[in-house]
Order: sequence, then C-alpha cells, then structure tokens
Amino acid sequence: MIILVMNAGSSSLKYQLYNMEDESVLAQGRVERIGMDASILVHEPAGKAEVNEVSEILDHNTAVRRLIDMITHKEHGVLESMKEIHAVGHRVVHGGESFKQSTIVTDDVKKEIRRLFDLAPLHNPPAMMGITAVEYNLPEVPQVVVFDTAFHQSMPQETFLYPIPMVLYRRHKIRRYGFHGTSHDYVSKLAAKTLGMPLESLKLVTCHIGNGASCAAIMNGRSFDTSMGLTPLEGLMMGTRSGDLDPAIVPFTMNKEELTLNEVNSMLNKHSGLLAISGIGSDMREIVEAMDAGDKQAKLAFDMYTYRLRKYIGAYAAGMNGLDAIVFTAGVGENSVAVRKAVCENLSFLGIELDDARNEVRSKEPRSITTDASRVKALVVPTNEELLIARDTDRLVKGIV
Ligand SMILES: Nc1ncnc2c1ncn2[C@@H]1O[C@H](COP(=O)(O)OP(=O)(O)O)[C@@H](O)[C@H]1O
Ligand SMILES: CC(=O)OP(=O)(O)O
Ligand SMILES: [Mg+2]
Repeated sequence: MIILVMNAGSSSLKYQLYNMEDESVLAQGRVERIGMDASILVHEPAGKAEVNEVSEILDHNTAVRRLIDMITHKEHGVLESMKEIHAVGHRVVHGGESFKQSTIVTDDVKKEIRRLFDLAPLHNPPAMMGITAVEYNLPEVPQVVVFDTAFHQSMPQETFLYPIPMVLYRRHKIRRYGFHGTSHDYVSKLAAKTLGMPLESLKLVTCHIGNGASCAAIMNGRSFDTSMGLTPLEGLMMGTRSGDLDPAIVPFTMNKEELTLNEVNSMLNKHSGLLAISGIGSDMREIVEAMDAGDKQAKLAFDMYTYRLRKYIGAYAAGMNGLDAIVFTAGVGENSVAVRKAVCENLSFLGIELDDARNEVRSKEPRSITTDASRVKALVVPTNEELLIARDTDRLVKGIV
C-alpha cells in the first residue's frame, strides 16, 4: 500500500510518501509561499538528488499538481504513475467535538470540517484546500483525515471546561480541545515501550516543544489534560505565541494602543513568545547561541520559556497525583540539550535526576536522559506525526476499525 501524507498550512504544504509494506519513506518534501511570488518547492526522493525549485504556485490545487508531477517525474520521481497511490491521509488541526478518531473523507465529513472553520480559521481552511485539491487531481483515491484534537477527546469535563458561563459551551462549544494529539499519542506509546512498562500503568507528561508547543498529562494511556485550549494559543510560551496570560491584557491593550481584534490576535500569535522577549528571533538555536554569548534579553527569554514549562510539569504531576516520566519531543525537545537541562535540573524535588552525559547524546532513537537511580525518568522520544497519519490511513482504507 502506497500512502501520501499531507500537512497543509495557510501558505505551505508538506508531504511524505510511504510504502506501508515496511513503513519506508519513498519521498518527502514541501511547497512554501503558496500564493506569493517566488514559491519554493523542495522534493527529496529516497536515494536520489534533492530538487529545489522556485516558481509561481498560485494555490493549493497547483501545489498538489506540482507534487504529483515530482513524485512521478522521469528523473526525480519514485512512482511510475499516480495510480500507484492507494490513499491520501491529511493532518487536520481542529476536529472539534465531532471527531474522536480519524475517519474516511465523505461529504458529511467535509461539511463538518467546514463548520469548524470558525474555531481554527488559520488551520482548517488550508487542510480543506488540500482535500479538495486531491479530489480534483486524484479523483479515485480514498482520503482519510487525522485530527490534532482527537486524542484529547478523552479529557474529563473538569479539565476541558473553562470557568465561564456554561451557555458559552452550549451555544458555541467554547472549551479546551488541545492540539498536537497525534504527537502526544505517538510518543506516549513509544515512551512506555522504552521504559518497558504497560502504558496503562503510567503517569506521563509529554512535552511537544517545536514552533508550536504543548504539554499533555497522560494517565491510563489517555489524555487527561493539555496546555493548548480552544485554539493553539494557550499554554506554554512558544516561538512567536504568548501562551498563558491574564485575559484582561487583551481589552486593556486594545484600549491603550487602539488595536483592532485582528491586530491584537496577530500580536499574541505572531509577535510574542521568544521573539518578543529576546528581540532576536523565534528559533531556540538562536536564543541559546545569543544567551551563551552574554545577551541578557536572550537569557531572559530562555529562563521564562523553561520556567513556564516546569510550571506545567509540576501542575500536571499534581493533577495526576503522581508522575513516572516526562517526555521531550519535537524540534526543541529532541534537540536542545540546554532546554532539557534547565527543565530537569530544577525538578529535582520531583525525583528527576539528570544524567548530563546521556542528555548530550545525539540520536534519532528514543532514550532516557536520567540516571538509572532517578525515581522519575526523563526521556527524549522523536515524534513522527506523519507515520501515525499513514498508519491510520492504511488501517481505515483496509476497513480495519
Ligand atoms: N538543535 C536545536 N537546538 C534548539 N532548538 C532547535 C534545534 N533544532 C531545531 N530546533 C527548534 O525546533 C523548532 C522547530 O520545531 P518543529 O517541531 O520542527 O516545528 P514545527 O513542526 O511546528 O514547524 C525551531 O523553531 C527551533 O527553535
Ligand atoms: C496546532 C499547532 O500549534 O501546530 P503547529 O505546532 O504545527 O503550529
Ligand atoms: Mg509541528
């Protein structure tokens, strides 16, 4: 079974092509700057030279056509014809309360994803454009949608409701949904395997820290709480997103700075976080480099970032009344020795004993970074959201529920 996995953003489209016989990646790539001048297409076929092209790609439909051209290209391609693609799996960020698991795309499913545009105006419309573009270019191929929110649908009311009038939940479904669910699901299962313990017996805090960042409290193999909320803005401090703040800051700032709703939204999503405090950038590599060179604002940004992460780990340990392991994943979690050190060293009261040499090991394998004697373990588990999407697509298309 050959499966194409797509992750569509507002101006980008990332893809991976899997051979599910051995779960190998035949090709991967991305189209960036869709609808802008000088769109970029990067295509990496396994065992062949990488392609980098700059051209005009006006919409997601053209992007899908271009990536199909690449996959079946005489020189850079990995398939003879697009007929070899059995199914396409899509990442859809918001599934609201309607989708508790992945599902095959039907007219009703599309209608429901459209209805959820309101709750995720930046994320769901491009995913829908990806689905429509595949329908147009590969009309015979079944499609599956995998939701960031689905894994967190197991949260109880006490953790998913906000203490605001209940009528807002009933009328508008204002509640915590949580995101990065495929990643929290994937790494919690792999963490249990790495620890050699049944997942159902473990209390875990998984930290998906990349561009977007969220923590999840995992109990009995299910999501019990998570730091992102109605939208992916709540919770941890991120590259350009503020995370938690006093909600009164919103009307106060709008008033003082004469900002519109759109402007304040953009301030909190695109001009806050590491970028705002450091004044340097949103990339943790740049922050650590500047901090090591003595930059005070970079150090402040780093300290705020790691402090806020520790607060969540402590809160979730209390929320679950226990903790067996914390799990670091995504760009920062998998790569930043400094972030992991700052978090773990200041959680010694919880029973976390960092092993510096283990923390400095660079590897793509799941591994422990605490000492053998450490009462609570810390693990690094590389995430793979695309593989989980491919597996769900494979299972659903084969009719296995
Ligand atoms: N070696 C590294 N050290 C510290 N941070 C890193 C390193 N490599 C990547 N990152 C961080 O990972 C982030 C990207 O994470 P990723 O999970 O790929 O994000 P996304 O999928 O949301 O684009 C970058 O912004 C960067 O800050
Ligand atoms: C939901 C979300 O924040 O996704 P990303 O980390 O890809 O921005
Ligand atoms: Mg990501």
